[in-house]
Amino acid sequence: MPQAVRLDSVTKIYGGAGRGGRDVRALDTVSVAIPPGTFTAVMGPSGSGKSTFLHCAAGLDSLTSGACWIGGIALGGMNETQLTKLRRMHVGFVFQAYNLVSSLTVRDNIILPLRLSGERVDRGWLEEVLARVGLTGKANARPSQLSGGQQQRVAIARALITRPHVIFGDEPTGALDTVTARDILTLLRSCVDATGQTVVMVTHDPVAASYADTVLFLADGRIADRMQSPSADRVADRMTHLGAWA
Ligand SMILES: Nc1ncnc2c1ncn2[C@@H]1O[C@H](COP(=O)(O)OP(=O)(O)OP(=O)(O)O)[C@@H](O)[C@H]1O
Repeated sequence: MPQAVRLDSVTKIYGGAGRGGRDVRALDTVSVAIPPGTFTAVMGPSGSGKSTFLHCAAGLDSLTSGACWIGGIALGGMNETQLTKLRRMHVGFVFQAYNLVSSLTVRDNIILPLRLSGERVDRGWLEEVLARVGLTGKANARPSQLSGGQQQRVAIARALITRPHVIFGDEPTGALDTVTARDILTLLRSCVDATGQTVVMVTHDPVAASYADTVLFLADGRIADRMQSPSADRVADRMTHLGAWA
């Protein structure tokens, strides 16, 4: 089986973006292979390249050099239309801001990726997804009628509806209170354990990272360390040594 996500010697340089118009090497020859059915957290100090890593891995940003694959599909050489199609069908996104369409119902928000790519909606699967995220009975509600945690559940359902190879999260619990954040992390964990999705999540929060199987620590655009079966304390300790909270 192919890796869910693979980066091979990926470098991303933002031209002239640094002090004095210098180039910024946001990612520096990063290689990583993320197996299917695993949960990976990406951590590191501010500016270490976490968002760039996520954007490059998800095909949202072009690479300066190197190569990326999602579910064994090479992103290199694809034009923007092909990349959009690949993202719609094989990648789910969950952001800190839920990015729901306020004028659409919960149901219509969830099935939006299918509508955009002209795919049929499987009603049974939609009901199952609603049940999995704990929103049975809320299909006709509008986002404004839901709590923040419930809105994030809609975003996760929308990410699951296409049965993607991988779900990318960018601080998905960043806007939530501690208790609600734990519910959402438990839900992401169950996506991995119950149905073998792959989750890759950027976070600043050691507790959030402790839900993952593996933590990748970025520093200056490189993978500085990785940790298996992390605990919040060990992650916090490692972050302190990276100078993240100096
Ligand atoms: N679009 C861009 N144009 C120019 N420079 C950029 C761009 N995006 C990121 N950078 C630079 O690349 C480096 C890595 O940024 P990135 O956003 O990936 O870091 P991060 O670890 O996600 O940071 P944070 O935790 O603060 O969100 C930084 O120096 C940043 O200023």
